[in-house]
Amino acid sequence: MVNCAVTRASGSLVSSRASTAPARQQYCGVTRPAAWNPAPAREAGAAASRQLRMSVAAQAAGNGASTKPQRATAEGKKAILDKVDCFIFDCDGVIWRGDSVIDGVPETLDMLRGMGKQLVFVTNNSTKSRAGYLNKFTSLGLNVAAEEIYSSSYAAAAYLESIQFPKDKKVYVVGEVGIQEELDLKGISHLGGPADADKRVELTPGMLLEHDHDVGAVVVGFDRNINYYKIQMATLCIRENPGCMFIATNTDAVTHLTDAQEWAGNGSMVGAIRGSTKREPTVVGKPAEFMLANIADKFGLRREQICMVGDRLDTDILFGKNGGLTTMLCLSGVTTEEQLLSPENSIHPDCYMDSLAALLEVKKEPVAV
Ligand SMILES: O=C(CO)[C@H](O)[C@H](O)COP(=O)(O)O
Repeated sequence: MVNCAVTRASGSLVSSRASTAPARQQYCGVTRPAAWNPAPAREAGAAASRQLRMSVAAQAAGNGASTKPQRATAEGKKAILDKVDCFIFDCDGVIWRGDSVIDGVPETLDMLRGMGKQLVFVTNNSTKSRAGYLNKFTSLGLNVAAEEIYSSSYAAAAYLESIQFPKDKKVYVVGEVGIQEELDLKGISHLGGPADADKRVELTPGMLLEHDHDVGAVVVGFDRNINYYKIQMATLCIRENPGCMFIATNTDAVTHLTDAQEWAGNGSMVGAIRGSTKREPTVVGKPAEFMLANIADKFGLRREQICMVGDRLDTDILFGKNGGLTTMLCLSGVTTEEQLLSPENSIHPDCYMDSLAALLEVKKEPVAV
């Protein structure tokens, strides 16, 4: 049985091999590129974040420093717009809910672009590739460029590339077409995914499911057609293939698949494989650091120039806080004001608003940018 020690780094889970079997050490020991090592940046980022949080919260409140999350005031919003050059937006719950654009979002994005802000759209939903999301943005009438989109499907492929996933190994996908499309773009062989959607297991006496011994990683993303065959296949690969990695695009508990209610998220799919393997996954989506390092590098931004806008405390806001970013919570998604302000919640954004459209208020008065 595979034996990986797990260490938590910057909100992400990174597996480090503690196996006694030398053959298993070939590629399960995750070697992170220097730029990706979050430790020094995290310490500096945390200090900057603390300082920034105090100043922005004080501005947002219009009074002295406060530890309680503050509803953003006009003054607070202006202070953030003055300070920040790049906004990273979560998608589901901030830009759209299901397939409906949230009121006022197009106008707010136009306003921010007009101010010269860099906009980046980050989603933990792995069902689509970046190209798939570009189509979604376009079909919703939102003018977004391909290079402004980061999906957790892309993060999974980029992560495997970053650790030099061996060319002769394959990925077993529990997930949808988004992960497959991104793996294809990186030239990484894969199996599973939609092709296994209709597979059924007949548990007749002596039944044994054969699995592919060349699978070196199992990637688990949101999968509306998850079934027992896929769970068993992922389990066999992780438990029986030496060094096989377990990668999760995200572990979100719930998601807004429809406007009407919250639906079980990828956390439920990851949980099934975690349960059968007793292994912790390497998480590549929010709140892991991987995408943030990539975005900051790509646009040449310092973290204090970036504001993370999200609707979820344990992914979006934690992602921003771990990374030393300014953080803004929108109540247009999964988090209610009551949950945010509850004494049980310890993840506090710098400020919060009903929705992104609340930023339009700054249009009423000229803002120096
Ligand atoms: O994949 C998911 C389902 O588990 C996510 O919960 C969800 O869709 C997250 O999207 P976003 O990061 O845009 O809020």
